Amino acid sequence: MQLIFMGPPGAGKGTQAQLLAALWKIPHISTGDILRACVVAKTDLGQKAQSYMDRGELVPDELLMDIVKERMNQPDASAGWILDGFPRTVPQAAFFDKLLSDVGGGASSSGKGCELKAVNLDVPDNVLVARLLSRGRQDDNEQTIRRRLQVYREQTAPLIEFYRNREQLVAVDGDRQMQEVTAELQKALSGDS
Ligand SMILES: Nc1ncnc2c1ncn2[C@@H]1O[C@H](COP(=O)(O)OP(=O)(O)OP(=O)(O)O)[C@@H](O)[C@H]1O
Ligand SMILES: Nc1ncnc2c1ncn2[C@@H]1O[C@H](COP(=O)(O)O)[C@@H](O)[C@H]1O
Repeated sequence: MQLIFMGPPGAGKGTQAQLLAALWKIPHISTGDILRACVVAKTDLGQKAQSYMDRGELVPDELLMDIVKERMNQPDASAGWILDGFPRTVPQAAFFDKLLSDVGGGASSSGKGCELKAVNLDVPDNVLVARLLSRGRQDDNEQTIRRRLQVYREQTAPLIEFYRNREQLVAVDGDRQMQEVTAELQKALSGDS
């Protein structure tokens, strides 16, 4: 199973990715979680990324490439993965394509019968804002949420067409009870493992 979780901030990507990854015994790889860990550890990358994250901007593409490559090449990613929050720009998607197709790019690129799917969770803006304000992460304040939604529309939403054109898009209504969304995802993705 090779899954990319897309959708705006607050759509439930992390919630659903974590549940399904546990169910399918594959890693849930969240670039947001990796970056937040780097910020806490005050690594070089964390220090460079923090101001972008605090403002609700995307961290520059070139800062994401190495961490994604390194994580995808870890042994636990050989049987599949759920990638949450990456790719988030067209250049990141192009980089990721190349990473998966590179000979010697690691077992995760072998695609042994597991075609890549990109899941989009669709949720209206007013619901997203309410969810994020009650989640209460450091970047879940009204001003940053508005900016993250705008950045999503400008830079990430174009990936929906990108994956639809390649017939890899799985679109799911995320504005339902969590269990209903999980059931719908399982149904939509069944036969894919
Ligand atoms: N179907 C749902 N119904 C109600 N609340 C939900 C649902 N799915 C997730 N939530 C809640 O909404 C908040 C955001 O969910 P989550 O962190 O999974 O979103 P996300 O898409 O990963 O967001 P981000 O991109 O900002 O990290 C969390 O508090 C979560 O518990
Ligand atoms: N793929 C990414 N490209 C650029 N910036 C990213 C990426 N993934 C995460 N970020 C930054 O981290 C925060 C939080 O991400 P979540 O996925 O919402 O946890 C995001 O606003 C970006 O600044």
